[in-house]
Amino acid sequence: MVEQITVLGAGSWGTALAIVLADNGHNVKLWGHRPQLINEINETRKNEKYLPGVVLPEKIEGFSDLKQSLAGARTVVLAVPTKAIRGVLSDISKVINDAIIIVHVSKGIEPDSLLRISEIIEEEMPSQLLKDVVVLSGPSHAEEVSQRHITTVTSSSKNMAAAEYIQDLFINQHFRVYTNPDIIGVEIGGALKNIIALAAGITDGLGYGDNAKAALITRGLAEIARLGSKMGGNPLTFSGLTGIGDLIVTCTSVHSRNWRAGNLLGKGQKLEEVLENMGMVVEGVRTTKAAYQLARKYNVKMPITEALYDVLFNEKEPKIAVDSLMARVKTHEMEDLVNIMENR
Ligand SMILES: NC(=O)C1=CN([C@@H]2O[C@H](COP(=O)(O)OP(=O)(O)OC[C@H]3O[C@@H](n4cnc5c(N)ncnc54)[C@H](O)[C@@H]3O)[C@@H](O)[C@H]2O)C=CC1
Ligand SMILES: O=C(CO)COP(=O)(O)O
Repeated sequence: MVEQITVLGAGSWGTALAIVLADNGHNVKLWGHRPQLINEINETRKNEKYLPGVVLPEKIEGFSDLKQSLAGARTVVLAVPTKAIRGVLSDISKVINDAIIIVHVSKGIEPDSLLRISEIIEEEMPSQLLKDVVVLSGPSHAEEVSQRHITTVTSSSKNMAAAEYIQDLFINQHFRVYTNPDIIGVEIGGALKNIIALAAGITDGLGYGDNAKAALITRGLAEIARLGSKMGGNPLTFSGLTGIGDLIVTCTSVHSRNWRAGNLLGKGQKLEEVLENMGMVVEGVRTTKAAYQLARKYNVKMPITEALYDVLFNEKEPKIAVDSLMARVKTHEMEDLVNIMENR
């Protein structure tokens, strides 16, 4: 069935997902807060800053007026950086009258509140305006999705009927969507992989090789699974698309902004300089702060996260941070994870 869907956020990911939905025959209203970008989208059928060279299907219509973009919407895809989510939700609730399904596609955790994005949505939206919350996550760089390269993601919700509804809206021959009821594991895996991608960028920037990257991916997965399981996620989710799948793509792809930011840090640039030059969101920086706080709250060992926290926020030299990781007390590979799984 053809639906009318509103996508909020005209950056790389919102635009790429708008293309998937338009390819599936849906009418897509794409909202962005910068009128100049929206004019460019409507007039040239392009979004050159975020997806250079990609031609947007006619079924995508750009809006810079939030109320107009949401008129008649039943399903709303929220594709703005984690930092912007509360503000956008507050604006949505002022201009809609009927309950909507919110599909969020952002990968982060809020520092201090330590809330996952679905929890922020439930907190911020009046309950009579919120039908369901679904998260769509997985190994999926916008640059490849917008060129219709094969991609797989996971749709998750407390309400499996809603997750399946979103699966049906997005799935096509090159964009395959699975479902998973474990929203905690899906959100934690998607957010925390950015921390490990920053670290992988740093070791690449320092000139370490593939062994170091494989170590970061697997030991990174161990700490994500330790924390995620303690927070109530299913340990199996971390071996799925939103866990190891997204870790692999983000730690190894040149498209990853987190990997690229880490790479520049490893090469000696300062954090402020890196973020200024990036021009796109690097979610892993704020998520490192949140994960560092979560590790303390849940009493979970997260040595890579802690080492990265020192590099980002305590001006520790990346090389010294790597050296101190390697000099840690010797340990059993599966120790903590086995305990956590046995205590579930
Ligand atoms: N780019 C990708 O390949 C993927 C990104 N994501 C996630 O999607 C989320 C959005 O990322 P991208 O689109 O990649 O970022 P981006 O940096 O490409 O675009 C972000 C967009 O949000 C807009 N924005 C910033 N602050 C805003 C505010 N206060 N109100 C409204 N709009 C605002 C920016 O103007 C920009 O258009 C992030 O959480 C990211 O982790 C998830 C999967 C893939
Ligand atoms: O989440 C992503 C791919 O799955 C995008 O990662 P980056 O934000 O590092 O580009």
